[in-house]
Amino acid sequence: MSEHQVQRSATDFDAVLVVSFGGPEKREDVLPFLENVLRGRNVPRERMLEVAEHYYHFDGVSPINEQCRELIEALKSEFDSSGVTLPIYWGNRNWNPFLTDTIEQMKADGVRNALALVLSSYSSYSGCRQYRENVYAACDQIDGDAPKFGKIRVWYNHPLWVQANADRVSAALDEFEAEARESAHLAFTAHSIPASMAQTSAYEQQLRESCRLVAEAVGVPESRWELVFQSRSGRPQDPWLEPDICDHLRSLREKEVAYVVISPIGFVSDHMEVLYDLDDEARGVADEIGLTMVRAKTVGTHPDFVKMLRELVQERLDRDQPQRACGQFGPNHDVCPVDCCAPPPRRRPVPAGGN
Ligand SMILES: CC1=C(CCC(=O)O)c2cc3nc(cc4[nH]c(cc5[nH]c(cc1n2)c(C)c5CCC(=O)O)c(CCC(=O)O)c4C)C(CCC(=O)O)=C3C
Ligand SMILES: [Fe+2]
Repeated sequence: MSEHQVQRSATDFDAVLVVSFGGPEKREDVLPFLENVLRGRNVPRERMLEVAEHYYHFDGVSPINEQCRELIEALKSEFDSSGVTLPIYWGNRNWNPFLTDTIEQMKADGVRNALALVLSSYSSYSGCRQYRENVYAACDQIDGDAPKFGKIRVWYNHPLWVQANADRVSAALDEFEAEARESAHLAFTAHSIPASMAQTSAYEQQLRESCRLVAEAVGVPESRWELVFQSRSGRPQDPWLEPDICDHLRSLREKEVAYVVISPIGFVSDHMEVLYDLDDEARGVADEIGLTMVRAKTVGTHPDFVKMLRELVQERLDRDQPQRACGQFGPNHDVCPVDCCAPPPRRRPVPAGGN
């Protein structure tokens, strides 16, 4: 039997750990939060100070933590009404509640074998491996035996993910008159990542598949949707995934497109990257060039999304539960292979003659 099958049949999980990015909830926390995010990363300080302004614009409060609390409440009710009895914990990579504190608490409560539910729908170093590293780093700090962790698979092609997003996009398209709706373009956005990071994961391929499935579900033909990127960070000389949403809006306008729906399919809630980079920046560009733009909501606590998360937990508790997936790729792995979402190679200047 392969390792994969062995892990697939494990059903003795005793808790769920929701794992998220985290965000500041007051002004004084903005810079320490950003320092956590960017520690050891190749991102210039000017970029950090610029992003700090995005947070100050909202008085230093990122909505992401509140959105996590709401999702966890919804998931608890969903568990209750479907007989799932596992307790739900919550820990973040970059801000309170930190993974280290939560895992400490889990250990104190006697948790031995938990399922990490990472709130990231696609595979990439940032969205998969880095979270696994964070969980294991937190476990390393525990005295004695830390709980063990499995990870919920990425759900980019789960029928309920597609349905929940299709529902959000339909609601956005419905804001247009019938005629506008027929000619409107649909721009899906995801967080840009360095091209070197994109090469070590299926990020782009999975995103494209999600977009294709959602577009199909809402009846937008291939000629009228595109996958584009937002929130580029890093150094200007390093290649990141493109095109950027703002450049894309300009090129749509050049092609005489008048209506666009932006669907941030790369994210699960309307957090800071959505509120600032789309509702402020991209909207500014759309207004300036005379493009009518509606921003579709992210799934948030959409009932189909919550139901999907419950199904993804159940399929790990009971090996007879089907693993649902639609489109061309099938369900993603439950257990990441060793090279899954490898960190991008670090390119540092080396002295002549060195290696
Ligand atoms: C793939 C991906 C996701 C989706 C998967 C997932 O959800 O994890 C994501 C989500 C998020 N990204 C977020 C915020 C930030 N991301 C940054 C920087 C970066 N993101 C990256 C990638 C991703 N990011 C990368 C490659 C960097 C460069 C630095 C590095 O190599 O790590 C920076 C630093 C400043 C900047 O340069 O923009 C901030 C503040 C927030 C929270 C918003 C809030 O507070 O409400 C969320 C949910
Ligand atoms: Fe990010």
